[in-house]
Amino acid sequence: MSSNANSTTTSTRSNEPLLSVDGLRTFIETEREQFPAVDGVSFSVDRGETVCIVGESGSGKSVTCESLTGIVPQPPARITDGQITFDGKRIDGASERELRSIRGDRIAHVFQNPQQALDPVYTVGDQIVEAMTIHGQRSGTSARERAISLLRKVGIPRADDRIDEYPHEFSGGMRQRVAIAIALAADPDLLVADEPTTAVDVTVQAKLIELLRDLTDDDTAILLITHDLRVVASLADSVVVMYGGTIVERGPVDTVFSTPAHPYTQALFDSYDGLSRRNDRSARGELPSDGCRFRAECPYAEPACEGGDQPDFYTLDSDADHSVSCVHFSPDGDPERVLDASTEVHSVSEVSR
Ligand SMILES: Nc1ncnc2c1ncn2[C@@H]1O[C@H](COP(=O)(O)OP(=O)(O)OP(=O)(O)O)[C@@H](O)[C@H]1O
Ligand code: NI
Repeated sequence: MSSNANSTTTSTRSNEPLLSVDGLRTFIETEREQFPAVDGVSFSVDRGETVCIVGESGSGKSVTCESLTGIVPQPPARITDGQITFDGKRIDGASERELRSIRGDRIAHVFQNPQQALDPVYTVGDQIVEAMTIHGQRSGTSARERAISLLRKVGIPRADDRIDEYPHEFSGGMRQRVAIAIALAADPDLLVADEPTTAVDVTVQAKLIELLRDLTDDDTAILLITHDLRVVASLADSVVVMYGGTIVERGPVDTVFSTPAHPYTQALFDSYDGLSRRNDRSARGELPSDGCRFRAECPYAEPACEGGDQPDFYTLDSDADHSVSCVHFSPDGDPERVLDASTEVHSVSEVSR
């Protein structure tokens, strides 16, 4: 974890994305219901890139991220389709043993609740050293020194004392910092963080975001689930917008914020407090299960939005990396109809402060 690393050097290693996900489908099967919580999701994360996933509750963000390294509980989940390529190697269908070695070593997870990553009976130092040594890194005094420097890096004051304390001796925000330090201990290529700031109060949230922002200057790529569009604006390079188990729009943060194209993204940005926290509906079969999942709420819905797979992705003229799954953006569609109606223009700086 060289803090002064020049992040441009890694990109020369390979032009391939670090992670690419193609057609991921994960069913949830319980006694009561069976539905694809993730229904054909494709996106990629470049080396050192920060990608944020946004979308209302139940849209499949967590199941997507937990399917990558198989930590989604199976059952009730069942991953049925999709190619997941990490650092040039297919990892879908990998054995539990292979996945375990990828987790924490190459792809580390940080959860909403830091308790999930912490063991109450070991000191935080032991846990950080354990995370380093499992992955064949140093041992002995150099490991302890590195653990202290990791605690410093995540902003724990008096790290050389606190390294010998137990998780319960830390406040909620500090515990999440420790969890992040453990995740970073193996020097992962990708940090997957599922709403890591939600369980702490607002001032602590701001500090954790600052921490993540420092980390995004590093070579570590970050895949971050958040409900907070200000966090997206301040951290993300790219945004993935999910609705009803599908991705409806994805692209560089600037163009998605300045020209939200999918009617759902527009609605999300226009009243994001209300909409993004809306109750989980996908499990209750309230959304269409074919075509465009948003059509029942979409002011521009037409018969072409129904049936079959979700609409194809079309790129926007202004930015070839910005694509939207909406029939109105097809060559025969009339995208102006949708874009003109987006009266408010969202600039990244406007939302971020
Ligand atoms: N273990 C489980 N058992 C039953 N249903 C589940 C389970 N995990 C996820 N689901 C369902 O799968 C769907 C997608 O859930 P997921 O947790 O991925 O949503 P999310 O976008 O992360 O939502 P939130 O923003 O609330 O975290 C939801 O309908 C959810 O109820
Ligand atoms: Ni979630």
